[in-house]
Amino acid sequence: MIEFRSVTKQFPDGTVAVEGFDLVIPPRKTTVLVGSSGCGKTTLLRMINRMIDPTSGSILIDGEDTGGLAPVKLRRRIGYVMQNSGLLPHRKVVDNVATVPVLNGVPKKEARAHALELLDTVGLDRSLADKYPRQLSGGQQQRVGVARGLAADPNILLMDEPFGAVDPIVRAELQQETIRLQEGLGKTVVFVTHDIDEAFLLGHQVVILQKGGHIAQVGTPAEILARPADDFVATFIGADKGKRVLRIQNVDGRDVVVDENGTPTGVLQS
Ligand SMILES: Nc1ncnc2c1ncn2[C@@H]1O[C@H](COP(=O)(O)OP(=O)(O)OP(=O)(O)O)[C@@H](O)[C@H]1O
Repeated sequence: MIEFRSVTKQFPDGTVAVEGFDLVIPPRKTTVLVGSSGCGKTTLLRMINRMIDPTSGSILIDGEDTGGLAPVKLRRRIGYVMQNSGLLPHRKVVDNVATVPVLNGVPKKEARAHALELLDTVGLDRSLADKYPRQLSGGQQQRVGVARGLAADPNILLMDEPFGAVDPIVRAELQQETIRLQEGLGKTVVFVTHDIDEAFLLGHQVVILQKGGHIAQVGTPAEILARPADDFVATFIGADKGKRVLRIQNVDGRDVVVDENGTPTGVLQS
């Protein structure tokens, strides 16, 4: 479990990116932080692994205040996947994936063998292992980024707009893969996006943010769709335009989203 307690971040230039933020992120589920550009999503995510330190307040992981932990050590046990994969261009795919375990002291041979297994996990052919990132497509690079994020077998995986730069078809594939991975591996995933459809698809818990990291609404997709907290949320999720799904139907214990014609458009995460 990750807990934000009254967290504020003010940057040296005076910008208050996040103010008085409270949130409990449950373990082994996906929590999505969603909101417009500049509302504080990345700042919130990076405070979890102390790439950014809060100005005040605290962040606890399984009850332990991260403020008292060494940032480098903390970062090595939290996976991080960013937009444009962040791969090291001059290192082969397999070495990109093995970087963190090697830094953690795992012998190189062992780390490389595990990296090959991780390529399988994220649906990449092992023949790509000896290629360089530039020799891969954008979608493949993102998969390598996910494999690298998983390499140290972290309980927590932070994902910052990881699929923002790939085309819609590849993006849909990567989204399904993320759901499959999260379910299979039972990681606590914290995912940042500005895309509400992506948020509803991936999130067990969705947090809709306004400027300053203020929470407009937090809940399951079904709860938010059924009862938007206010006009801001209604507008943000598109409920006011009638373009958003109108009903949620429970079928065999799963919440199925049904469009205005009664056609199922997807299943919500339970
Ligand atoms: N290092 C910094 N110094 C000063 N201000 C910053 C810094 N980093 C972020 N900010 C500001 O803090 C606010 C929140 O930024 P943040 O990157 O967390 O937003 P975001 O929701 O992730 O946005 P985006 O979707 O555009 O990435 C913005 O106003 C941004 O300009």
